[in-house]
Amino acid sequence: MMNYPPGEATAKAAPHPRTTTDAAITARDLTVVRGDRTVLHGLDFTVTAGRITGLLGPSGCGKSTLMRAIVGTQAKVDGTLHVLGRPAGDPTLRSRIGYVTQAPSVYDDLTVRQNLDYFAAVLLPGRAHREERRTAVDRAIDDVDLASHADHLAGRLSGGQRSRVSLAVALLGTPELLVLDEPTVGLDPVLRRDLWNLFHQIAADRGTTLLVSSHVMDEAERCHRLLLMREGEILADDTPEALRRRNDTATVEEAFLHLVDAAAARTAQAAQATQAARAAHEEPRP
Ligand SMILES: Nc1ncnc2c1ncn2[C@@H]1O[C@H](COP(=O)(O)OP(=O)(O)OP(=O)(O)O)[C@@H](O)[C@H]1O
Repeated sequence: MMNYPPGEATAKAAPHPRTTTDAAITARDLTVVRGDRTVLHGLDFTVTAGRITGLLGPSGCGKSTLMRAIVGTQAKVDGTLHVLGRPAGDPTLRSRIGYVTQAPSVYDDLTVRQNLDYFAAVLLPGRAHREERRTAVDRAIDDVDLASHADHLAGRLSGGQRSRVSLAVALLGTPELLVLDEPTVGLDPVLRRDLWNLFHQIAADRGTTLLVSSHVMDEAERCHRLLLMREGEILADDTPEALRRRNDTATVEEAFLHLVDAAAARTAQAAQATQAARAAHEEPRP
């Protein structure tokens, strides 16, 4: 993975067999309750097939919850949520989606290759698939640039390397949709750049749809499209370029702050109007 030319993949659009108007994910009035709180409030959005969509917003805004709803592991989901043409959580989607959570899900007492062999055996069981498994494992290890660590115990790897083992596991089944929850957290700038180049390579070469969450705004510029979130709501669903243009800002981060201020002003205005209406209602008649 580390040999991709920096910058190039981020600059060009991914050629894709499907039209770019295809939706891999469609949400209408999507609401999620966790505990006694509504965490996602009636979201409407689409995620375009074959492209990289960044899910960006501050910590606690609901990114992981939204991803869990999409992969079908979240309870108390209301509204419409379609993923790859099926309702979210449909059993037929299991093999079509790769999901990497924030906590790397690897076995520390197995080597990198043994981890991948294990998950490959679950995906492609039986002797008949032995060669296919070997090829898939080799490719996944290569994709995440861990060939030199293939025989190292996962428990002895750095945080970033363990995250890459998780990503390799998700890549094993050649999923149509990759859902990656903050995959670059804790990585140094070089690894972050290389990982983003890998994401672009995967979208371009395999036509995979990627939904990648982050709270680092500079990563927004690396995405084809963005969903900007705040406090369980989608503030914007657009391309980075359109967001900058529409808000007349130089960066997506400034556009995001502009949208946050506008949303806060609307909320304050609505609260004032409610207060005024209440005061008028309570005013004693002469
Ligand atoms: N098990 C839970 N029960 C109740 N509320 C929860 C639970 N897990 C998360 N929450 C709340 O749901 C909200 C959204 O959390 P979520 O993890 O989706 O945010 P996030 O944007 O992914 O944050 P981060 O970037 O820090 O991972 C937060 O306010 C959080 O406190």
